Amino acid sequence: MANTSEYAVTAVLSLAAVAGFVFLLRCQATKHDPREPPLIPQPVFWIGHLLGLIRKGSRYYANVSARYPLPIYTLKVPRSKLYVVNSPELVAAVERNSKTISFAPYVLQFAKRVVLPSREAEDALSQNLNGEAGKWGCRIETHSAMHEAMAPGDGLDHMSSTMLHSLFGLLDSKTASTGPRRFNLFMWIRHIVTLATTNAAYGPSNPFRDPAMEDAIWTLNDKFLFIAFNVYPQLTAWKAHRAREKLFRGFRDYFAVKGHEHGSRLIQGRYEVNKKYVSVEDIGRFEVSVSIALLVNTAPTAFWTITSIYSDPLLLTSLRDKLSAFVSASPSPVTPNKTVYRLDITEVIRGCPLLVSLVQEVLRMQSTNAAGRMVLEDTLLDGRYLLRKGSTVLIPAAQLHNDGSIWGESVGEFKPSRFIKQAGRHRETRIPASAFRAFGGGTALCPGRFFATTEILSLVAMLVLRYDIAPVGGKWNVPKGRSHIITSVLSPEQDVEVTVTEREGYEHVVWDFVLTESVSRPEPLL
Ligand code: HEM
Repeated sequence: MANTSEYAVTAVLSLAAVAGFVFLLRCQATKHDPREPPLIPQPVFWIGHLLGLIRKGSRYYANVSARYPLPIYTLKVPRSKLYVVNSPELVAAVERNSKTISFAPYVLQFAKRVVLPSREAEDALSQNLNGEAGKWGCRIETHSAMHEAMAPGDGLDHMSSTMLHSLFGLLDSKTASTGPRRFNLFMWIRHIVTLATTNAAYGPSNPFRDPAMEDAIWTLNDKFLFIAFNVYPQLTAWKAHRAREKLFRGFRDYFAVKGHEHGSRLIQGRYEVNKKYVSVEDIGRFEVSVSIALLVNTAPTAFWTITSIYSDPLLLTSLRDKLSAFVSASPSPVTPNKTVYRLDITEVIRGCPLLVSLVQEVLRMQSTNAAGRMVLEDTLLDGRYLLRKGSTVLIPAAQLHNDGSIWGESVGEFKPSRFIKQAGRHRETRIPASAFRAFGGGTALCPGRFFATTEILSLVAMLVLRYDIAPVGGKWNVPKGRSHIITSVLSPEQDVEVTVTEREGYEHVVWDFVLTESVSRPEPLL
């Protein structure tokens, strides 16, 4: 019932938005300069592209690009222009111009609509937003603090080790050798990722230990579209609104008891910057955006990786063989007749390219983000294309990831070994790094990429070595992916019910998973 009314409200709002846009369009038509990227004709008078985008989301770019295979093109939408970039060379050119083609305005928009900062906090965030006046200001300093905390080094080592420890505990308690357990796989993975990630980020006072916080973050994620409209959210998006209020309270209490003092360097670093500029109430509100970033892409990526392995017996066997080579066995010092099997995840990341490549291939196939940049000044891109101030640049990952001229004939196939570096590969056949956009790029490149990948690889290694996972009913029906407004990775359309059983022959094993240091993988192994 609530869903129906929320959908109805959204439909009315969408129509009102379209009608408003049409009106504005009549008032202000923008001329197209011949130096701008080629203009794609509207399929329906005035608002065809807008309707296409509303109906198809990021799949619309694939439809247009199939009909107009251009390196860059323009879609006119009311009052603005979208420049859609499809070639790796032009993607690299966009990222080189980050002073005039910038991601930063989106950070401000996101904050205003989603975390509802006070007027003072909004002003603080707006100041020197793009770093034009130097390396100071709430946004610029927070950006550096996050990249610093999540680059390989002590901060990331500590965060990743806590994550590993939590993963181990969660898997153990859920599947202890009491026979098979049944789970909805995506829900199960989402729960494990939520707790392991937030334990690592927030430390012993992790507010997500309260199951209501876990519910709240995923309700906010699921209903994000309604919140993003930000029109009387108490009425039009009440579920998401209530979830968001719960998250605000949870984080306010966390900072009030100084929980961050025992949290990760990521959270401490952000707090140290934010407290110079905004109130503790606002720090709690800003934290909602970080918890979204921490979770919403890792969970589906882990799901696709795990289903791709377990639904392919040859791949599962091959990974088990490769991972076993990294396991060292020794008699248990505490329990007679038991053997300790030790696996260092650092060694796996450094020495098992198949597993690292597999996660990248999952990201290649399942990425759905269309990284957005705002044109702040007229810019001549690559000395060729004029991009007009006030327009939007979009880089649809799926388009680049599915381009046969970049990835070769096998572009449509899922090839786990695709990203393994091939010695002696000719320079001309090498894939440019800017063609892989799972984590975005340039100054907006995702700071969480090393942590997220380590988490997915750790979860996969633990599962593959310890457990059999089988679909209830015996046959794997890997669901299709569906895009979602906030995630960069497709979510499964349906869940898969599975049984999880401890592998036979490992009853006398005590497992020990460690991570000696964090590794800067995966930069694409291309
Ligand atoms: C598989 C997991 C993840 C994927 C696929 C992913 C993907 C992305 C993408 C596509 C972007 C936009 C980049 C651009 O526009 O060029 C981004 C940005 C960002 N990501 Fe991630 N991400 C993941 C995990 C994480 C984690 C664990 C964190 C932890 C903090 C995180 C924090 C961020 C932040 C803060 C930004 C904005 C960067 C900025 O403001 O410059 N992400 N991510």
